[in-house]
Amino acid sequence: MEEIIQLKDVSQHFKMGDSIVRALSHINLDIYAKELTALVGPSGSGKSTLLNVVGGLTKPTEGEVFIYNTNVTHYTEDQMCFFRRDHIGFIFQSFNLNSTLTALENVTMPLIFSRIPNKDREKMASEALDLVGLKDRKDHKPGQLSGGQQQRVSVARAIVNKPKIILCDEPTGNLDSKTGKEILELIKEMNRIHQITFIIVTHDSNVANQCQRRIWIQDGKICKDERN
Ligand SMILES: Nc1ncnc2c1ncn2[C@@H]1O[C@H](COP(=O)(O)OP(=O)(O)OP(=O)(O)O)[C@@H](O)[C@H]1O
Repeated sequence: MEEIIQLKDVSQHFKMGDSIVRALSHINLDIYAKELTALVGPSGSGKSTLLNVVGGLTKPTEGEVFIYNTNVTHYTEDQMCFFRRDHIGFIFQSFNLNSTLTALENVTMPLIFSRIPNKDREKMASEALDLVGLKDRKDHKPGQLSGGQQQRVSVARAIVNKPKIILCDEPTGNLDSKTGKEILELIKEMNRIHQITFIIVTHDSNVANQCQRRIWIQDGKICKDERN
């Protein structure tokens, strides 16, 4: 199995006034390409912090992060932005869509940042929306879509640049169980057909159990690592 992400002795501390919150402590972790990996654990255990460190949204206090064997730990913010743009997609619990833009325009946003020529953007965004089953909703704004449809738009936005890694923070957390299952099926399809590596932070044991690998975090440490 090919390691696509490696964390070497990663710790993350936050200073809060006079005290220090040790969100992650000495994490060593390899994430394998094309796998669905779930990060599970109690609230406050460090799951989102770990995801943010992998995505370069938070710089670790100690340790190193390798993605595609590239040490990205000391990348500047700009370098990390470009790296993320080309390699990493994100899906959030609260969708994080721009409410003033249509579904198509939301999905087009990463392509503008990637300097994809104007003439190609709409076609690519439109194809991504087709893939997530929103052929008929391209001109709708987020407020005119159901929660599940909004999350489909964020899946389309995450895949439109064809990244090989997608990081999901509670992707089904704001959805009822039926819609959550549909979004999970979509994620599994993207994993299977497009060979995308997913890391999914989840509280939902149904989501975790359908991932090939489950990593339990407690008090900022990995306490169990299990695969099917
Ligand atoms: N920016 C920050 N500043 C200070 N403390 C932080 C910051 N981000 C996270 N923490 C703290 O780090 C710890 C881990 O937080 P994190 O959000 O990673 O947990 P989590 O497992 O994702 O929790 P949840 O399941 O509730 O989302 C918590 O104690 C949290 O309060």
